[in-house]
Amino acid sequence: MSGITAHYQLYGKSGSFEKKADDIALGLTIGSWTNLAFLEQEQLKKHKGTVRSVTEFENILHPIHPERIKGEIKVFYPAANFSADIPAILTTVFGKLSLDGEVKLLDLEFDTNILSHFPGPRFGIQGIRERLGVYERPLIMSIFKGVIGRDIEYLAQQLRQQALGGVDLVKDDEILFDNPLTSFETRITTGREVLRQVYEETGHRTLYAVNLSGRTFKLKDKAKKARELGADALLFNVHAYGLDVLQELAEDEEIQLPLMAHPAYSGAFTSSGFYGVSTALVLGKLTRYAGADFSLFPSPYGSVALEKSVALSLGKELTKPSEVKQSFPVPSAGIHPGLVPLLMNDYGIDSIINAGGGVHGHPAGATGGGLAFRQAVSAVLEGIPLEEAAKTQSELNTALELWR
Ligand SMILES: CSCCC(=O)C(=O)COP(=O)(O)O
Ligand SMILES: [Mg+2]
Repeated sequence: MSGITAHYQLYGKSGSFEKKADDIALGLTIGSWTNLAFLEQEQLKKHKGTVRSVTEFENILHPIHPERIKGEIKVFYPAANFSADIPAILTTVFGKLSLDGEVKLLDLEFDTNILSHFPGPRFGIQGIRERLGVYERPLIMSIFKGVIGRDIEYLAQQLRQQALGGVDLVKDDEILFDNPLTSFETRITTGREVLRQVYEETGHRTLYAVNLSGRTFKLKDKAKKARELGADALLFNVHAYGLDVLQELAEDEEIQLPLMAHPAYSGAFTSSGFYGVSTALVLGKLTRYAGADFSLFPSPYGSVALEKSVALSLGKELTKPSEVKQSFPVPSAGIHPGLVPLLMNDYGIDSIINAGGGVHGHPAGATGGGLAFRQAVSAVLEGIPLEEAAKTQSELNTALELWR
C-alpha cells in the first residue's frame, strides 16, 4: 500500500508510547477502530494509519520533567487519505498533532509513488554547474549588504565589486524587497548589464539571484517577467510563503529559473528541541522535493549556527541519492575565509560557500573579499594549509589576520 511514514519524537512515561502511537495512527486517520462493525472495518482498512515502530530511550530524560523519557514512534499514513501535495501531507501527519503538546516531527518517508508527484529541482547541482562552467570546486556566493535605502547606482557598483572578486553567484539579501529606489525589474536589468561587462572584461561569469517577493498570487507573473528580463536565478523566502508556493514556481514551464531557498522564518518552527519540525526535514528533504536548486541554512560555525549534527544531516538530505535531482547545500551566516577548510570538510565540493560580511568586510573591499575566498578554496583543494597559502596570497592573508 502506498503512503507516507512519519517519524515523531515525544516525551512520556516509560511504557506509555505504544498507546500514544496507536492514538496518533487512528486519531489522524479513521478515528476509532475496535468499536467498528466488521463490515466497516473492511471498508476503512485502506485508510487506517498503522504504527510501524515504537522506541523508548530509557536514558534520555526530559530536562524539566525527569519522570518522562524520550521516545520515537513511526506511523504509516495511507496515500488514500491525502492528495499528493505538501499542504495535504503536512496537515495529515502533523496538522492537529503539531498543537498537541511536546511532539516534534523528525522525518517523512515518501514512497516512490508519492515522490513521483514531486519533480524536485529543475536544474540541481549539475545544472547549476553547467550554467557556470565550474565543476571541480565548491561555488562561492556573496550577498548584497547595506543596500536598503540606496539607489540602483550603488547596487550596480556593489555588484561589480563582488563579481570582480571572482564569486560565482551574488544574491540579494532576503530583506531587500520591491522598493522605489531599486525595483525588482531594475535590479534584474542593471545586474545583467553589470555582469555582462565584468564577463567581457575578465571572462568570469557570475550569476545574480534576485529576491522574488510580494503577494503570493502575483509571484508567478513576477517570476515570468524576471525570466523575460533575463534574470539568472530567483531568491525566495520560501518558509514565509510555504513550500507549496516554491513547488508551483519550480514546476512552471514559463518560469524555468534556478530557485534559491532562503531559511528566513524557518527557525520559528524548527528551533525547539521539543516542538515543530526537524531542520533536516524542512530545510533539507522538503525544500529539495519542493524544487529548490539551492537551500541556504546556518552553518555550524558562524554567527547564527546550527548544531553540527543537524547541519550535516541537512546537507545529506539535499544531496543523497534520490529520484529527484540534488540541491546545493549553502551553509551560511558569519562565514569568512578562515572557515573554508571546515566547510569543505563537512560538505565537500558540491556545496556553496556563502558570505555577506565576510566579503564586504575585507579591508580591500568586496573584490578583495571574493579573492580571499577563492584563494582559500584553491589552497584547500591543493592540500595547502591556509596559513601557508597566505604567505603568497595577500587577500587571504589580510582576511585571516582580520577574522582569526
Ligand atoms: C542563514 S542566513 C543566510 C545567509 C544570509 O542571508 C545572510 O545575510 C548572511 O550574511 P552574513 O553577513 O552573515 O554572511
Ligand atoms: Mg541575509
